[in-house]
Amino acid sequence: MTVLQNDTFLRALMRESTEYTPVWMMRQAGRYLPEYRDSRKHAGSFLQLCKSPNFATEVTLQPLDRYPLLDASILFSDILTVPDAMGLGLYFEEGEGPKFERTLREEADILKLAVPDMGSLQYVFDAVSQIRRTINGRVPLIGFAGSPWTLATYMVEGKGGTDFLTIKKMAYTRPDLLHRILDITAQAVTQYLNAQIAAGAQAVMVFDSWGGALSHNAYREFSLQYLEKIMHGLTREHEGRIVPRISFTKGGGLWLEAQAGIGADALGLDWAVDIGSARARVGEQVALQGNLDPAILLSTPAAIEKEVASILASYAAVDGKGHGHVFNLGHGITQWTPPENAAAMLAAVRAYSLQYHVA
Ligand SMILES: Cc1c2[nH]c(c1CCC(=O)O)Cc1[nH]c(c(CCC(=O)O)c1C)Cc1[nH]c(c(CCC(=O)O)c1C)Cc1[nH]c(c(C)c1CCC(=O)O)C2
Repeated sequence: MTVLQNDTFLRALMRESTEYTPVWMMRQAGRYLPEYRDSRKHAGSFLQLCKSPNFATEVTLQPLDRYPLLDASILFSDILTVPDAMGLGLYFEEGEGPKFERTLREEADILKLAVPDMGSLQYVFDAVSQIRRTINGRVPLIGFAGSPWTLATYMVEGKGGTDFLTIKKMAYTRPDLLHRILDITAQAVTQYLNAQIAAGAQAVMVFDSWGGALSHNAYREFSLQYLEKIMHGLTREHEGRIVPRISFTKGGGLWLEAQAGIGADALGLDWAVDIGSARARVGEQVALQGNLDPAILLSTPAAIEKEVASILASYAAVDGKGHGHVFNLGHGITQWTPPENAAAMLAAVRAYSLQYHVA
């Protein structure tokens, strides 16, 4: 294996000291980049980009080639590859987001649900290996999966953008059925992430994008418990190095103390929490990743700089130190982001963070 030239991101996730605050952007390969739109046109569709290791590699590398200040790359894929492999039939309708041909609501269907053969996801593992070879040690590669709760919302509701009433009704009337879905999905996600690690993913992130829709008690029962099972089932070391784990519950800022104890090395933060208070609450247990509102990237370089400086200062407020912080957006970059504004954000993170990393 080639030597990793920039391990700033991996060190920050383990709360080790770094020379500056590392940064990457959720959904950094995507529609805001003209080169991505071009590749998607050639591939035919988003799913064909995901299912072809050549295209997935090409697209994963695009933000790295455009922005030399990025400290990590993330596999180009989707969280919904797992329910697709479980036979639900994933498809996308132009402008409408993901949908499934079949939903998982009837007891008989839920009893038939099984952990998919990882061979049906081989295209993902092939993409991971090919991306690692092509990146050639420039920055680490992040592998990822959806949380069982977040995947279940799509499997039960059949699409995104709902109020989660169908799955919540199931949670409150037939918790046994929902637990069965979550349990099988947690096993699938654990195997899926471990196969990504075996193929070369150097850190892994679990996206619990809809955990924040749950009540205080329901979050623990239907999401956090399964995140914890996954964290404990992951391969700890590969290629002689720890593989850090990031858990991100969007909307989970009220529950950081509970999340800090599940075995993750780092927690993702959306933009609703003050990162300095979040740091005080989790203490030495975990690193933090976030928390710029992606909408700020629709504004001006001056406004972006001000907000970046304020997040970095808030993180360092207690002791003047920035270690244990990975700068990121609080959710995915929007397709309307001018690419030069993303560049302004990355430059501001580097410029303003140096002061918090003097020995
Ligand atoms: C909930 C979720 C999904 N997918 C994902 C999540 C969790 C993160 C989050 O909360 O945003 C995860 C995801 N999806 C994608 C990535 C790529 C890696 C990256 O660059 O960060 C990652 C990490 C590509 C994508 N996934 C999708 C796109 C847009 C596809 C296109 O039209 O080209 C990309 C680049 C499609 C997708 N896939 C999903 C949705 C809701 C959508 C539609 C979103 C939209 O239209 O903006 C499901």
